[in-house]
Amino acid sequence: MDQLVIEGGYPLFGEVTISGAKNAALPICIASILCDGEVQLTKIPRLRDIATTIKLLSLLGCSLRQEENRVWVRADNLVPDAPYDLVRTMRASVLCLGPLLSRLGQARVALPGGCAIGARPVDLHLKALEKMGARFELEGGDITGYCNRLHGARIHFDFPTVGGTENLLMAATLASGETVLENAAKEPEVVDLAHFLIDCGARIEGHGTSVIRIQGVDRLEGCSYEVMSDRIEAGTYMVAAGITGGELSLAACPFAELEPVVAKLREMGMHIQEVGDRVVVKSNGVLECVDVETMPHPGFPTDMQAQLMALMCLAQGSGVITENIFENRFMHVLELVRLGADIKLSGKTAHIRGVKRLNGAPVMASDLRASASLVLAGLAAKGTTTVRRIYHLDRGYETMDVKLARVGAHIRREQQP
Ligand SMILES: CC(=O)N[C@H]1[C@@H](OP(=O)(O)OP(=O)(O)OC[C@H]2O[C@@H](n3ccc(=O)[nH]c3=O)[C@H](O)[C@@H]2O)O[C@H](CO)[C@@H](O)[C@@H]1O
Ligand SMILES: C=C(OP(=O)(O)O)C(=O)O
Repeated sequence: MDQLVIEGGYPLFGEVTISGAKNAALPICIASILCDGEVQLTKIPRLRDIATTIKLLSLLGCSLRQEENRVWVRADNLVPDAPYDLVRTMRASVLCLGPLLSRLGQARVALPGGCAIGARPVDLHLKALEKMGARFELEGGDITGYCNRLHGARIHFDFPTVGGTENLLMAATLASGETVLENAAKEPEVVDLAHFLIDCGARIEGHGTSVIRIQGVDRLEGCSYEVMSDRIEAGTYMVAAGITGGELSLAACPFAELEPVVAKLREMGMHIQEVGDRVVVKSNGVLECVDVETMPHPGFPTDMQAQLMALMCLAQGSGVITENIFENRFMHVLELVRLGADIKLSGKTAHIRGVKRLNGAPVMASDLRASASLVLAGLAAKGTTTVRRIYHLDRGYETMDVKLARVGAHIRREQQP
């Protein structure tokens, strides 16, 4: 197991190229199951979750080839089983449920179980697929689903679930008739998935709004598709510039999709500007705390909550962060406190009072974005911070240590003793 050792206090300067989005690449890779013929995907980030997805697709009978950031998928000999050993390491595996049902009329996918940030049930996915004609049983920890051809339905989500919307969007492309998804998720990654499916021949309207209409077609063809850039990775590097008082130029930055994040960072006092095809982000080191609530898109993303908290730990004044999406997404708080942060937790709110400095310490990563927030805090802390259990970080950030070192961070990866 690896750990990161960071010597803090060095402002970051230079250019960072943003990778393809994990949360778009995962559903798009899985959506290849729906296609006849070959799918060619580019800008696929090299991450642990992508390696898991490739393993999953290959267990499901796909033939795959991967070269650097390209993946070719052919769903020639599909089988309906997604085993627990894989699903437990990556919750997004549950996204193969809709496509398998749609393509094969059956699916057996292990129930993912909870994770560090919350219980994360999939009841809304199942309820919606039932409306399209699927029947489910839970047996030995596996969800077993059956259907004849899925049929169109009007589905109203109780909550705009990202994964639920993606699962249903995929399932509906090959169903008979029209499916309407109401209170659908509007996240840019859902839109990217819809664009991919449309390129494969799907008939979809309204993606990016809360009502998505899908007219089922008989087959989808393979296509070539480039995955969108990762808005959460870009937001994380924006915070890296801010917390170290440096200046970063972000290439391939999905600026339009970052509006809620950019708005908060500007409110804190950061300078963020589009310059040609780059986004230049800087801070003179004096920032103010703000109040933030996480919300479904276009609200402030929960996946940036931990990173923003790290930034607020060193800003002036005090602010409140309210986490509305996941019931347990504050695992980073006690670790930030180990570095000297002043944070009081009360239910779903964290009260942060900025401190003059953080001091390096050994800390433990508990989930993906918590890990990122600890790395960010370590970049600004005085002395040495060791972030343990960074396999969480490797699940979702492409070579973060290498990218940071290139712009002046004193960071090294070593084996955890
Ligand atoms: C791979 C991927 O894209 N992951 C993202 C996706 O996760 P994910 O798709 O799991 O997130 P959802 O939008 O589905 O979940 C949001 C909330 O709804 C609840 N819920 C969800 C489904 C359901 O059937 N029942 C239910 O109660 C969840 O427990 C959670 O509290 O969107 C989240 C919210 O933007 C992000 O933080 C994750 O990074
Ligand atoms: C929570 C996240 O991912 P996942 O849904 O894959 O756990 C994330 O990307 O921050």
